[in-house]
Amino acid sequence: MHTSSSQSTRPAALELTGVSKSYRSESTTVAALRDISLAVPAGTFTAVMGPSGSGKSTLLQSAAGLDSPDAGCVLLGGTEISRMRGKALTRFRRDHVGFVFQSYNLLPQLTVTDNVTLPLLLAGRGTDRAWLAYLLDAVGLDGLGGRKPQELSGGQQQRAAIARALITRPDVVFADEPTGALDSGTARQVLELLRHTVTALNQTVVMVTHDPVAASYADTVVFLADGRIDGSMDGASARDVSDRLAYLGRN
Ligand SMILES: Nc1ncnc2c1ncn2[C@@H]1O[C@H](COP(=O)(O)OP(=O)(O)OP(=O)(O)O)[C@@H](O)[C@H]1O
Repeated sequence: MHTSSSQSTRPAALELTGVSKSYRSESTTVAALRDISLAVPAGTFTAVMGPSGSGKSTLLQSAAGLDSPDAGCVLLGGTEISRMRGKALTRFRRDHVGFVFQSYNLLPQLTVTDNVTLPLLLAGRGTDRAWLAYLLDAVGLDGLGGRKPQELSGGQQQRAAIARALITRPDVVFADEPTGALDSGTARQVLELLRHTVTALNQTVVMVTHDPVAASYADTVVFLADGRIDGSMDGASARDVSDRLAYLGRN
């Protein structure tokens, strides 16, 4: 992720320009994002880190078209989504965005295969059987497509959720604390899988995390403090990230 797309030779899969978002109630206004500009090159893995309340979830929601910014522009796969609303936005998200959540969000009554192909069904698209088989194999669930989610371990459920996020070949996969519910060994497998989707499949991944070890799997770590970008690091180790977090917002 860069603060200007011109810094990258790859096209930006995601570009935010001057994005601001506030939450207003009768008595207060909270500025969750303040004039955020950044570009995520296609085929890269970006982690977003920052203290609680720094705006990570709001950034993810605005970038993924789950929420509308008050000001600024969001381009996803070259399409401006910040002005899209309603059905057009829902349709765009289905075709162009993949999501991975901490809680997997698999439907318990559906098999792994049916969960993974659900985004295609919702989008009215047919299933590319070869791509489905490739993905199930790539996420280590070959032969388990007929199981229900409760018949899988937490790590296997998260890997099914990653296959579901990839099935539509989205422009960007957004992952919100994808390893938050997993033990460290299982978390490592899931992070290696996300890394693999970037390196081998040229997928673009943007991940919000509190965990410096998780962030160290990313190409770039972007730091947020008080709704603003407070620098970024490329190729950072978990130690680098921890050290940087300790000084966040003090510059
Ligand atoms: N729906 C909302 N209504 C009012 N304020 C909100 C709402 N959602 C977020 N906020 C506020 O906006 C700011 C940014 O919140 P956000 O959830 O984006 O932070 P975060 O970095 O993801 O935090 P955490 O790490 O705790 O999940 C915080 O001050 C938060 O209290």
